[in-house]
Amino acid sequence: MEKYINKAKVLIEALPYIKEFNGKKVVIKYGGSAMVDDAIKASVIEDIVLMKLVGFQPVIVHGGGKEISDMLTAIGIESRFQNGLRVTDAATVDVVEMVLAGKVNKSIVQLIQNHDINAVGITGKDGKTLKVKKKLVDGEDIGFVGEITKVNTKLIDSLLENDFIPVIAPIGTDEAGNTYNINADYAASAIAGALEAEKLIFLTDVEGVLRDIDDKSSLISKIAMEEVDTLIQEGVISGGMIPKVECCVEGLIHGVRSVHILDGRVLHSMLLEIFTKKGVGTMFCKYFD
Ligand SMILES: Nc1ncnc2c1ncn2[C@@H]1O[C@H](COP(=O)(O)OP(=O)(O)O)[C@@H](O)[C@H]1O
Ligand SMILES: CC(=O)N[C@@H](CCC(=O)OP(=O)(O)O)C(=O)O
Repeated sequence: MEKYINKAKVLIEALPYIKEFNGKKVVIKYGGSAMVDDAIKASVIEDIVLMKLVGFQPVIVHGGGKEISDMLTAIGIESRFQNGLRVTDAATVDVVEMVLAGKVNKSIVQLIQNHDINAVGITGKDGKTLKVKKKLVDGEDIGFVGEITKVNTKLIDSLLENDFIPVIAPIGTDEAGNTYNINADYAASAIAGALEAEKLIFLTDVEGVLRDIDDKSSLISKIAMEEVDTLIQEGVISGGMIPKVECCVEGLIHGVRSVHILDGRVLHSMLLEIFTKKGVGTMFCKYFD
């Protein structure tokens, strides 16, 4: 009997959060390791399906950097990165579009639809959703890498109104119609800002932001925007975590209510974050409490 009562308690603990988020938009950046392991993939999709069924409006923005690199290797093109961004020449951008818009996007759509929930996969090209200009890295041209100049939410809004889960690949176009590769973290924060999302969640391959990268117990559970520069200058936040944290700040500046970095390797980490008092990972807030 006790077992059942405990189960009921878990459901009741979720009730205030279900009420709070009813009808609200939650943008999930899905990428990195959380996309590689099949069991984790299944758990991420279950979390998103559950969110949808209890009345949230989830929007997925996905990456697929590893899949792109694997395909490039298979056809004999070497991957090169500058400041964490892929150097993207004309041949590479074709592969990026094929892998992201084709294989990765459609596989996520199908995994959702296996739960009898409808999803639609788009790229930033569709409905002119993501407009970009060439992004320069330290003043240098690294090819068809896009910096988002405008998010047009019309297509995403109409998918949400019609009860579809939008699944968005980070590809955009410039004024001349050229195709650009966009880092998925930047795409997620720009989309969340434009949608005025309630929550923006980055799933990654660490527990959250750690004070000491070799010590899991040094997780920083809450970071105020104003602390970020110091944490970067002190070298606490480095490498791939820098753009991610910058995207968290961008999201808050553009009106997203709460932004989180979660461990995508932990089964059901999103549910734990959203539906329990304690939360997991690192939460970003505008000001110190
Ligand atoms: N303070 C920090 N806390 C956690 N991770 C950090 C920190 N500083 C640097 N990192 C690195 O950032 C990585 C996450 O960024 P990245 O690999 O770009 O993620 P993703 O592939 O999910 O987009 C971690 O695996 C870790 O190596
Ligand atoms: C410009 C740039 O670097 N684009 C990324 C797009 C995919 C991505 O961001 O994937 P993850 O989120 O899985 O890393 C790339 O080509 O790898």
